[in-house]
Amino acid sequence: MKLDQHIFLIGFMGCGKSTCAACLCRMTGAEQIEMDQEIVKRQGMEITEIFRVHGEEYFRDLETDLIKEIGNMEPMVVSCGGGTVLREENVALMKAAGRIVLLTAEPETVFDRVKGSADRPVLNGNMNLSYIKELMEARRPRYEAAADAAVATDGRTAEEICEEILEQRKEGSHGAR
Ligand SMILES: Nc1ncnc2c1ncn2[C@@H]1O[C@H](COP(=O)(O)OP(=O)(O)O)[C@@H](O)[C@H]1O
Ligand SMILES: O=C(O)C1=C[C@@H](OP(=O)(O)O)[C@@H](O)[C@H](O)C1
Ligand SMILES: [Mg+2]
Repeated sequence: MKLDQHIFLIGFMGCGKSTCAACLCRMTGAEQIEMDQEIVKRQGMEITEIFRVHGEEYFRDLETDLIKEIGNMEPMVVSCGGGTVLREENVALMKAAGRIVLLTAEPETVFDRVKGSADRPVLNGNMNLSYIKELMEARRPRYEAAADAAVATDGRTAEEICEEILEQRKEGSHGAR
């Protein structure tokens, strides 16, 4: 299936952006760009290392640079980082280049999915349910304002989630994105 515009997957850490983007690509034959992975490859450093050595702002600048580049690439499935939509500038660039799909998950689901990982510097030292709830609430308006559509992921497989994304896309082709 040839995409006519990018599909950006956004949402809180652990909602399944990276997993669902890969699944969407298997299902459609589209290409994926995984923003975190691309940044790691270019910097030759893991995300936690980038945060530790250069700080969060530096990482956020790398995200903005990459979003600008993606805007000029052939349409593909983009798995964003959980904080990519925190900058208005990024959201404007994404809106101009494609359709933004928000993946959601309850805090309990997120905690369950990410608790065994030390790869998310924002949660290191804060790996508990109450912090996840608090940060999710603080970020919720940003996610919702950026999204063209939303899909809940709790208790569903990546395939089920991707089918819904593709179904919405068909419906969207008659009117709103
Ligand atoms: N729909 C799902 N059901 C169960 N586990 C999932 C689902 N989607 C993702 N996961 C698991 O949750 C963890 C975080 O997924 P990931 O795709 O890295 O999320 P994100 O990119 O949004 O942070 C991974 O271990 C992944 O295997
Ligand atoms: O929410 C965030 O601020 C971040 C989410 C991470 O991506 P995932 O959402 O894919 O875990 C990664 O970009 C970085 O650790 C910061
Ligand atoms: Mg990810």
